[in-house]
Amino acid sequence: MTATFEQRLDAFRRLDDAKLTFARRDWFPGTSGNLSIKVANEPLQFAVTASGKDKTKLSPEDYLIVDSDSRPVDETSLKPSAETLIHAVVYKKFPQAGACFHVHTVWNNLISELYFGQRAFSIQGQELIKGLGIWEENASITVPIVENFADIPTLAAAIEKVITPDVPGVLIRNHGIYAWGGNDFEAKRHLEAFEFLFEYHARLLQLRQAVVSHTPNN
Ligand SMILES: CSCCC(=O)C(=O)COP(=O)(O)O
Ligand SMILES: [Zn+2]
Repeated sequence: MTATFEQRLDAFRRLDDAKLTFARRDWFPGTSGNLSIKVANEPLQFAVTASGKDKTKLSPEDYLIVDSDSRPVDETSLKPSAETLIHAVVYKKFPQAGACFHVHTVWNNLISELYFGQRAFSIQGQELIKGLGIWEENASITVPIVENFADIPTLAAAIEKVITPDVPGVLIRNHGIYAWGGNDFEAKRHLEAFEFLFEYHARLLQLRQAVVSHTPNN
C-alpha cells in the first residue's frame, strides 16, 4: 500500500522536529546531513530531505517521497538527498527500521580519524550503550567504519556489507554517521547515544594525553 496524504504529512512533521532539534546542536554544518522516515513497507517508500537545503531552516520544499530505488514518487522539482541510496540500503536490510538520520559532527569525524586504518570503533562499559537498546552488564559495542567513497552507489554497497542488527549505526570516515531505529524517537535516541560515546571517548583520550604530558619524568 502506498502512503496516504496523512502518513506523508505526519512524516514531514516528524522530520521537521528532528531537523530543528539537530540543527540547534549544530549537527548540520554547511548544509550537510540528511534525514528520512519510512511511510510504507510494501512497496518501500520513505520521506527524505531534499538535497543541498539549509537544514537549520524550515520551508515547504524540504522533503519528498522516494521509492525503493531512491526515485521520487511524485513529479517534483525537488532532488532527493545525494545520499538517499544509503537510507534505502538501511530500510531494505532492516525492514523493521522506520527512520534513519545522518549528521556530520566534529566528534564523529574525530573518532573515524583516530581509528584511521581500522574498520571499526569499539567501546565498553558505558551506561549510554543502553541508549542503543543494549542492556547487558558491561556491554561493548563495535561501530563499523567505512571509507568515504565519493561514488554513492559504491559507498552504499560498502555500508550494506558491514551493517548488522547488533548496532544501529555506521560511521563513514571523515564524513559522518548514519543511525537508525524502529521509528524517529528511537533513531534519535540511537544517534544521541552514539554522539555521547564518541565525544566521551575522544575527550578521554585528550585528557589522558594531557595528564601524561604533565606528569614529571615523562
Ligand atoms: C555539504 S555536505 C556534502 C554532502 C553530504 O555529505 C550530505 O550529507 C548532504 O547531502 P544532501 O544531498 O543530503 O544535502
Ligand atoms: Zn553526508
